[in-house]
Amino acid sequence: MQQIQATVLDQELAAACKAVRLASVLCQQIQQQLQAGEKVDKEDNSPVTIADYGAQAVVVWSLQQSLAGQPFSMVAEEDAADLRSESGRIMADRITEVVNSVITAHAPAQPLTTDQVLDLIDQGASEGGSEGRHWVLDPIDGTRGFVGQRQYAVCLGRLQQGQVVLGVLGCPNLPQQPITEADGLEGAAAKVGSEGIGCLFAAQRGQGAFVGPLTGEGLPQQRLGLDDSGDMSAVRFMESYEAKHNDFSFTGRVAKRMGVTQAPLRLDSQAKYGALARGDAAIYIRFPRAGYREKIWDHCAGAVIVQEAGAIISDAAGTPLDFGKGRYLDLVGIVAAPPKVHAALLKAISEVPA
Ligand SMILES: Nc1ncnc2c1ncn2[C@@H]1O[C@H](COP(=O)(O)O)[C@@H](OP(=O)(O)O)[C@H]1O
Ligand SMILES: [Mg+2]
Ligand SMILES: [Mg+2]
Ligand SMILES: [Mg+2]
Repeated sequence: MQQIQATVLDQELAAACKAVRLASVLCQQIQQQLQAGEKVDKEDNSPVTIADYGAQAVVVWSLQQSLAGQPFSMVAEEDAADLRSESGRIMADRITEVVNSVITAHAPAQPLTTDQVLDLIDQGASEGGSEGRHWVLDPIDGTRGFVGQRQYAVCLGRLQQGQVVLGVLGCPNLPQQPITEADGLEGAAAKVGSEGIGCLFAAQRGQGAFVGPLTGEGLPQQRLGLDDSGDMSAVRFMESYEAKHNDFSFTGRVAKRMGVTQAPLRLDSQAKYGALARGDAAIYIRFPRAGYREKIWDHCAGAVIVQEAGAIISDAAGTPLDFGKGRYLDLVGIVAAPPKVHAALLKAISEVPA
């Protein structure tokens, strides 16, 4: 039984890596057009939304090609409702164009019709939950980073009975070399399309976390393992680039309380989880404004990757994240770090007034 389970997960991990790579190609193409100033009308057919929708269609298409005949359930960020309206038609056709340009160039495939592309996007409408098996997709996490030529990630996870059993992160703008303090506060921004940029992270529960170049084929090969010395002088906080997504004043006070002297690293998207898994910074911290509801697709893939690299991820009270409650996480704060640092972080959070 265990043998069969391992085989299914191996197949799914390979399929997930392939799907994330293909969607990343679509995102890179559109981000480069944005960089060249080839934006289409924002109100009407915004290229950002085109990339989000297009990446979702490509991931679903690719998974269904690789795992043909298997039951398919996915919780994904986007849906095609707006694209099905009269005013969404132009955008739907643009999305179909970009999806076809990627799947016909990089995978041997017949072009899809617009209706087929919209149906692919709507395959992400599952509610997830604690039963059964569900894919969890954020086709572009960090849309603001994507538009701003900074970091973003294609994030694909897999839930089984409410547990994350595998995760893959495509980070097209993340340098393959660690981001150091010398890279500055926002580390490694705006290096779109350069040499040595683009990482694929993948993890399977109980089997470790791996990283490799985003280009190429197959599974990433370099195993990740975090140092847990607990040396606070070497610790760096990592948080959102967007001030709206995180309370920098609170996290600054927590850092001070811990005796952290290094400036924080501020990156968009789950690229932060990848960077944490390889030790660029020891702490991921996120405290959105009260009332903000975290979505499972913003953390699912990243969570298993950092755990398999040796970190602990929890809410502000130390409770593990529960991905089996549907589309939302419903918690206060998210923190991830190697065990000793994580314990010191929870203590500092409990001691610093909100
Ligand atoms: N006010 C808010 N507080 C916290 N997170 C927010 C937010 N508004 C949007 N987000 C989420 O933050 C994600 C980006 O994460 P990060 O802050 O780590 O870059 C967004 O994902 P999308 O870009 O996929 O919509 C979105 O889901
Ligand atoms: Mg997101
Ligand atoms: Mg998104
Ligand atoms: Mg979004």
